[in-house]
Amino acid sequence: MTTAPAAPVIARTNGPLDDALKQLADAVGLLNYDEGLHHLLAKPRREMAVSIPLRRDNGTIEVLSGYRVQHNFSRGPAKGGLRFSPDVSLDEVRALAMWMTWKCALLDVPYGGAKGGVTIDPARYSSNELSRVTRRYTNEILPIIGPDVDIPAPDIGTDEQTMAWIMDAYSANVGYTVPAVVTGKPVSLGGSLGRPSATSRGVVHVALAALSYRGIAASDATAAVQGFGKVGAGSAQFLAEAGVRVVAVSDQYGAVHNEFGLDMPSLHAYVSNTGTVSGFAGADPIDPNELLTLDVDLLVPAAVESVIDATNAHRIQATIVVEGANGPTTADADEILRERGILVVPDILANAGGVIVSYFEWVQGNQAYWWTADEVDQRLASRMKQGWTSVLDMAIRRDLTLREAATVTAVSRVADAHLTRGLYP
Ligand SMILES: NC(=O)c1ccc[n+]([C@@H]2O[C@H](COP(=O)([O-])OP(=O)(O)OC[C@H]3O[C@@H](n4cnc5c(N)ncnc54)[C@H](O)[C@@H]3O)[C@@H](O)[C@H]2O)c1
Ligand SMILES: N[C@@H](CCC(=O)O)C(=O)O
Repeated sequence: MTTAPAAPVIARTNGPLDDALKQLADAVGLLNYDEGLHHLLAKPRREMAVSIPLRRDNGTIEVLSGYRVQHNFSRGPAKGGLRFSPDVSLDEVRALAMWMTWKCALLDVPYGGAKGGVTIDPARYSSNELSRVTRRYTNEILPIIGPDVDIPAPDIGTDEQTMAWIMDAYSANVGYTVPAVVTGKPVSLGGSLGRPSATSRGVVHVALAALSYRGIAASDATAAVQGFGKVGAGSAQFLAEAGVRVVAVSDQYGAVHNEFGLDMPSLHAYVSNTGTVSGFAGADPIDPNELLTLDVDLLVPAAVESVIDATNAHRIQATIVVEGANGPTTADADEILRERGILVVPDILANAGGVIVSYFEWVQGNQAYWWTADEVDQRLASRMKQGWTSVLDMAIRRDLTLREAATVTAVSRVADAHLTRGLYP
């Protein structure tokens, strides 16, 4: 009798999904889980792919592709951002949804994980067009979202305004106003103070903890930040406020460098006037790829996935990499950085500040009292420091990387929830 070869747990692709599946496989190996449980954790629970017809302002019609993937909801409603980017694909959204599941479990936020995306370059569309795209996308995914089902939030290319449009479209459909269907809303619609800066503040809390762990005083440290959007710009600003010398920042259009430290207030003024960091006065333009390999203590990739890969990981000079973005380090690069002794603070810990304050927003919507910005920041700081300490303790105790410790912790919590609830017999 011949034995059929074991089926792969889930088909491998190239790109972020491959990296996410490799991280899960490593955790499953460390946890000694069987193949069935591995399958259960690897497969998204629900996926939706939709077409979004758009009449452009000039009268022409385009049909865009959109997705919502709910990787897991064993610990609570699915939760995760909505991305507008030309690079969005179903596989990318699957990877991002899986990372959301681990992130919420690691920080003990009572949600599962989800992500949405529309394949669109928002810079090429008017605000009216983006409103129509968002409302149509919301109508299409309406059957699978809701305040206790799946709660979108901002991600690349989306913001508070996008969340307001989703809330409006959802509410118009159900016939009453439902603020809790999204987080990251404007404060005027029930958003939380401190949500816009939460991810970057969280990045900086763990970055400062990692510097201290490596015996580097913030006032002696240098940093480079890739990406100058909602996460990157705040990270650069809060690092500078903590005394770190931020010597380089970049966006998709270019990068700037000043070995004596960039002047953050001027940089902000420059960015808000032009929308790009290129050509910032008082700093020299550099090749954006060079930013990743600068001789700095701290590197914060805060843009897109897979920017640190096998081609440049050997040249990274930073002592510490703090992953502001989701999935910026490929699995191959992760191994190279580990061998080279570079401390990588993984995305599911480093950038969890956003979803932590999203949870605060969701909870505050149901109570009469709204926390002040200081109260939000303090609660966030305490959650992030607790997350850092528990991941570091486990990594030391079990001789794991921070990513392995974080993923093992998260995966075991999700598996426990699955098994405690019980499988359908
Ligand atoms: N917004 C949040 O609450 C949040 C929370 C956790 C994680 N994240 C993750 O952080 C990352 C950034 O998200 P964001 O919300 O800041 O998006 P954003 O759209 O506000 O900004 C993205 C920035 O990245 C830049 N960029 C894009 N491609 C680049 C490249 N190849 N090189 C350099 N810069 C590039 C853009 O120019 C822009 O400055 C994403 O991985 C996102 O998933 C976001
Ligand atoms: N998009 C963010 C925020 C998700 C949320 O607040 O739900 C992330 O990747 O964590």
